[in-house]
Amino acid sequence: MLSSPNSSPLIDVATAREIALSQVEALEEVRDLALGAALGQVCARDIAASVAMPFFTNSAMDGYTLRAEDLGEAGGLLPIAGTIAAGAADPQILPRGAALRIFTGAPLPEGADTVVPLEEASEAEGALVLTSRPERGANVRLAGSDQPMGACLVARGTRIAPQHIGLLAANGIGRVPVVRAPRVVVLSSGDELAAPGAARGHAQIHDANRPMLIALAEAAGCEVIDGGILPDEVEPLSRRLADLSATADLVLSSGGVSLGGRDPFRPAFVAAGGEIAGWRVAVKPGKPVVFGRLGATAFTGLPGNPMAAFVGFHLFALAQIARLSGRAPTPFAAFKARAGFSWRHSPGRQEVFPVRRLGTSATGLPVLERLGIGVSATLFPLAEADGLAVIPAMSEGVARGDILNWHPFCAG
Ligand SMILES: Nc1nc2c(c(=O)[nH]1)N[C@H]1C(S)=C(S)[C@@H](COP(=O)(O)OP(=O)(O)OC[C@H]3O[C@@H](n4cnc5c(N)ncnc54)[C@H](O)[C@@H]3O)O[C@H]1N2
Ligand code: MOO
Repeated sequence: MLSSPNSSPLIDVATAREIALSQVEALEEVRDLALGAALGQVCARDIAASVAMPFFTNSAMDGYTLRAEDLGEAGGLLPIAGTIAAGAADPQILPRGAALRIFTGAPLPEGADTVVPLEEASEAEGALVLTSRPERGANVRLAGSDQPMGACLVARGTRIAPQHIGLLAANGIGRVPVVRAPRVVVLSSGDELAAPGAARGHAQIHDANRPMLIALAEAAGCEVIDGGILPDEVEPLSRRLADLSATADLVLSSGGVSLGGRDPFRPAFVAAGGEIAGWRVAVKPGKPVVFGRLGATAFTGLPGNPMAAFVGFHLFALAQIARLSGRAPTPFAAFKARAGFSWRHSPGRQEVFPVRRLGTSATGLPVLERLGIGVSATLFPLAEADGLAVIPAMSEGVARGDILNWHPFCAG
């Protein structure tokens, strides 16, 4: 731990993540959802294939199907005995010494073992003319060759993505057991805050954090309840926090967690009966973040500076949401990249900053441009970023070409 004057020591980021995680437990409630509603939800049980795939042996190409051994006998010319389309109702039989026209996905007729694509064949006087001799078994998708019966299609704890929906649909599965989505309340605290377009006078600003945190929590698969804007006063805030503990798994607030006399989050939380488990982390931005629990509800008080709220969400709230929904929390900034910039850094706090990928280094690593100048009160540079990068707490700086830990937004 590092010490800081006039306040408690700073908690290192790894310990703070552990504290954040220890405020939540995996939800046990399971919901049975229609496949189309399951996107982004977390699979509650391993889903096993009740069939092998493909269901039946079929053609991988539009072309002609034949028996490879017939080619030798017929000297490469086979009479065409008919056509099989995808979805053909009745099973067909390939007559000896003949070929059938076949379309991609159509069932191979009994006796056939090979498909020749259209590009490698032509028809002359009702017979098939081949430009080369096909390999036996070419362009045939054998029953069961993609996926064995009993295979795990989607494992418990997987966040359901479009490809899982496709695979489950292909297997004829129309409903999925999912962990109930974590219920997250998002609220803002601050007398200066106003709804979009409503900021008046010289000292009001628009509430940016609440819409942003709501969007982040929804993108992470949560059911989000908008907790509104609360004044910077201990008593109403305390009453509201106490009420919320009965309705949510996690309360995410922003603002009012720092040191000033009008930073009411901690006193309000304690007055509501909450227990503070950790406050102030060695990270920039995001230092005054506070973790606690009130009844069965976890409370994560993010700082008011919007960039600090955004970083705090990625470092701590995302991990809490993952644990609530029964997933292993993904490590933050687990990817390597090279700095396309140089920067002096004051040792003390791990620094997280917006970056944009410029290209690829000679060794194949992404090269990152740093955006902004480390001001946590603005989201302007972040909106151009495609990820966040990290400088370790005790680093004295970064030179062009140094390796950095990187968190592309596509990683979650
Ligand atoms: N004496 C000290 N002052 C401050 C310290 C410190 O250690 N000692 N820490 C600074 C750091 S670092 C941060 S981060 C901020 C965080 O403070 P709070 O969480 O108490 O946040 P507020 O004071 O309420 O607001 C800070 C800043 O952010 C704006 N804000 C707040 N909520 C929103 C919102 N929903 N949307 C947009 N902007 C918001 C607010 O207007 C302030 O400008 O404290 C430093 N001070
Ligand atoms: O931690 Mo504060 O977030 O530097 O601005």
